[in-house]
Amino acid sequence: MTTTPSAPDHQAAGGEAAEPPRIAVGVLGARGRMGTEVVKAVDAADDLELVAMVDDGDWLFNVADAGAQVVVDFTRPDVVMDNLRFCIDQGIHCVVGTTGFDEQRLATVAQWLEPKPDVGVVIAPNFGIGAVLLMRFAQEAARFFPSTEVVELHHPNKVDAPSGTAVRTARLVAAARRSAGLPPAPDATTDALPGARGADVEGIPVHAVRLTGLVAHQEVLMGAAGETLTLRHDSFDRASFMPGVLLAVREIGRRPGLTVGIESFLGL
Ligand SMILES: NC(=O)C1=CN([C@@H]2O[C@H](COP(=O)(O)OP(=O)(O)OC[C@H]3O[C@@H](n4cnc5c(N)ncnc54)[C@H](OP(=O)(O)O)[C@@H]3O)[C@@H](O)[C@H]2O)C=CC1
Ligand SMILES: O=C(O)C1=N[C@H](C(=O)O)C[C@H](O)C1
Repeated sequence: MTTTPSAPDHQAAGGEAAEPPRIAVGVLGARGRMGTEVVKAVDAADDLELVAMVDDGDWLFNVADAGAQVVVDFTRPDVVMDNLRFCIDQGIHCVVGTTGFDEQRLATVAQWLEPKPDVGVVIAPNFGIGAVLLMRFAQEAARFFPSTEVVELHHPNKVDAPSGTAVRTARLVAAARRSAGLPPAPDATTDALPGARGADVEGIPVHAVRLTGLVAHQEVLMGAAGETLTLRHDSFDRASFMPGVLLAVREIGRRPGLTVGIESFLGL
């Protein structure tokens, strides 16, 4: 793989304006479902240069040796923290789509960033623009409905449940309900098989479906007297995540510190 991007050169010989230097990008989890798509998207972008592809068993140092300025991580919840620690120590900006980040993990990453004030890390449970908007709409609508439940539906190869997106959606909805002073949602269930009412995320039931043929889908169901509101988002193809990933790759060098979600990159 090629190495460090060329040094800035604003004026080429002969007075013609030179192209701005390309951002050197390394991909972690490069042979996975998302990593494969990211590699294609970075390769196709004129302003980005793919300098390293690392997967399970490869040497993580490759990204530093190759001069990566930004690393994109779509690996696994059990390895992503080690990857982040290494990249932050190396002064490499990180765009992270891997799931599994709770408050404790986020606090740890923020702590690692303290001695590296120029380094940016964005951790986004979902890079799909539609999914980000669904989360925002759910947050806005939550205070008007006594009941809210989340249903996420994914391909059967997904290792974590519920999805990172569903957990974040539920937390945002729960926070909006708390701010509005809503009581717990009505639910008379006293007798249930384990799991029948889903996972409890801050009082919001979250149900996970795994089905051959699906990619990534989510519904937020809200109910009030005599009406329901259903918000639904579907990622039919992993290409749906790429505009958000590329936006984050281009932005993260200007966003030192820890950012959660790409909402602020989208002006939301
Ligand atoms: N934020 C978002 O928008 C999205 C997030 N995701 C999340 O991204 C993550 C990856 O999803 P997906 O691509 O479907 O999963 P895959 O299992 O297809 O890809 C993960 C890849 O990472 C590899 N890997 C494992 N350990 C390491 C390591 N230490 N260093 C480098 N690579 C490693 C895996 O290898 P091996 O198979 O050998 O373990 C695999 O090739 C999940 O957490 C998923 O939830 C997914 C889609 C969108
Ligand atoms: O594993 C997946 O596929 C996805 N993971 C993310 C999540 O857990 O929210 C994002 C999207 O749902 C696809």
